[in-house]
Amino acid sequence: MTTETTPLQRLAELINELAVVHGRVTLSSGREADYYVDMRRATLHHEAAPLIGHLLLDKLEEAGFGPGEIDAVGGLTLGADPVVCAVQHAAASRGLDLDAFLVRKEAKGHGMKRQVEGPDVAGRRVVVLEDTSTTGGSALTAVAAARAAGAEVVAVASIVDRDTGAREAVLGAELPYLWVLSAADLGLAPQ
Ligand SMILES: O=P(O)(O)OC[C@H]1O[C@H](OP(=O)(O)OP(=O)(O)O)[C@H](O)[C@@H]1O
Ligand SMILES: O=C(O)c1cc(=O)[nH]c(=O)[nH]1
Repeated sequence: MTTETTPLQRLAELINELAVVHGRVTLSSGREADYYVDMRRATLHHEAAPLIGHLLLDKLEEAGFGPGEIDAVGGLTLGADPVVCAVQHAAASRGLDLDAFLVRKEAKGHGMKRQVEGPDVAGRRVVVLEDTSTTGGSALTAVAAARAAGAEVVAVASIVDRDTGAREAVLGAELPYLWVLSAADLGLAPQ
């Protein structure tokens, strides 16, 4: 009997093959770790990107945050950019309407001077997405910017959760936190 690889198993394989880099590294938060999950190598990969879009969309739908319940997904540039687009395109492939927004690290100094780019999020229900979460600080920066732009943020979701405080930080901000794969799912110790 052959057992078929599930999309989730395939995504875990691809992230391990493409994105997990072992070695001492400084993280965004200034912490140090013995591995890095260089998610851009997966989120911009031809096979991994659509899997990410569909698996995150499934995760949102299961938790009651699917395109019927929310208006848009967005996140902090750069890591979240391809994730947001993958989920939007996965929704579109299912005939579902879902807008997207990208949060600049700082408001642009010219033009419209916006920090949150895309169709207006004011008064709309949105989910903040991440590629990887360590402390959750980047996700919460995006939450604050989306709120400042008038959005109602209803949840945060990440592809890979390193199990190092992001869950607690997001739950502490009184938002549901979802993730597709944990460090343990990738055979990694939390750090
Ligand atoms: O949970 P945190 O402690 O915030 O760490 C996770 C963040 O770190 C990485 O982004 P980075 O800050 O390296 O910037 P980039 O997205 O511009 O590459 C990653 O894409 C997440 O956004
Ligand atoms: O904390 C981070 O900066 C971080 C960790 C990680 O594994 N991958 C990543 O892109 N950022």
